[in-house]
Amino acid sequence: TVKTCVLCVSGAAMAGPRPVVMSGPSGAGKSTLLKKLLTEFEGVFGFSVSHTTRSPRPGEEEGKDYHYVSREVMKAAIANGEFIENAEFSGNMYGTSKAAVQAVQAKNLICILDIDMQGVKNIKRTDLNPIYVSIQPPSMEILEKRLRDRKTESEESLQKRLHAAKVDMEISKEPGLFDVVITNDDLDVAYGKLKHAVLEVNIFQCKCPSERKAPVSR
Ligand SMILES: Nc1ncnc2c1ncn2[C@@H]1O[C@H](COP(=O)(O)OP(=O)(O)OP(=O)(O)O)[C@@H](O)[C@H]1O
Ligand SMILES: Nc1nc2c(ncn2[C@@H]2O[C@H](COP(=O)(O)O)[C@@H](O)[C@H]2O)c(=O)[nH]1
Repeated sequence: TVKTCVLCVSGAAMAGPRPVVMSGPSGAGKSTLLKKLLTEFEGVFGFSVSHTTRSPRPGEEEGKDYHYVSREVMKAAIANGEFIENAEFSGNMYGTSKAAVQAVQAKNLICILDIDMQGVKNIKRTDLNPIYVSIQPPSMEILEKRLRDRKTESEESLQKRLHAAKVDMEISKEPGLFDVVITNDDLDVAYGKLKHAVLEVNIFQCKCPSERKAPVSR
């Protein structure tokens, strides 16, 4: 049972709840973990739907997983100032539009972004003020196995992602870059750590008046 503050969940007691940035190597388990969070805390967290120039994978949906656009459309939108951040990753463009974050915040939900390391560095230059969570694999070998078993990448894309993962795993050790670094070995253990990190910042540390801070169970 998780005790949550009604006011924080509504966003009424704070200047605004802190968004959550999740980053880490491709295949580390970011989507798996954030889907669990979005399901358990439906009505609390909302996903920032990024734009990408890569093709949809089987089962992915336009507007839910990504907005799938051409390189031309994406470049024009970036030039038009529509993006908070954007990056090139494994041969494709990715980016967080202002509209994607605003759509989540307009529903009074805590915004979750799933972005790569370049995105993390770029978001740090904005006033978004999120909590930064790095999801790391237990080892390169396990990461490669998970990516291969996912069967979503060509050999070329897989090699690019593994190369980027090595860089990511080194940079994520930089002190102060992330608020929390979670090794995703056992999924339930990793999820417990993620949940604690994001709830602690947004709910347990609530400064709202105590008489209105009635805990509710979810
Ligand atoms: N703790 C875990 N144990 C075993 N398999 C896992 C675990 N976490 C995730 N997986 C599996 O590993 C694969 C990669 O996970 P996922 O797609 O969530 O990674 P990701 O970090 O979101 O990758 P990307 O950045 O490419 O979107 C998936 O097939 C997923 O089911
Ligand atoms: N900088 C950004 N990175 C993003 C964004 N959306 C996703 N990503 C990252 O891209 C890789 C690959 O994703 P995949 O879905 O093709 O496997 C992964 O690390 C994501 O975190 C974004 O808007 N900006």
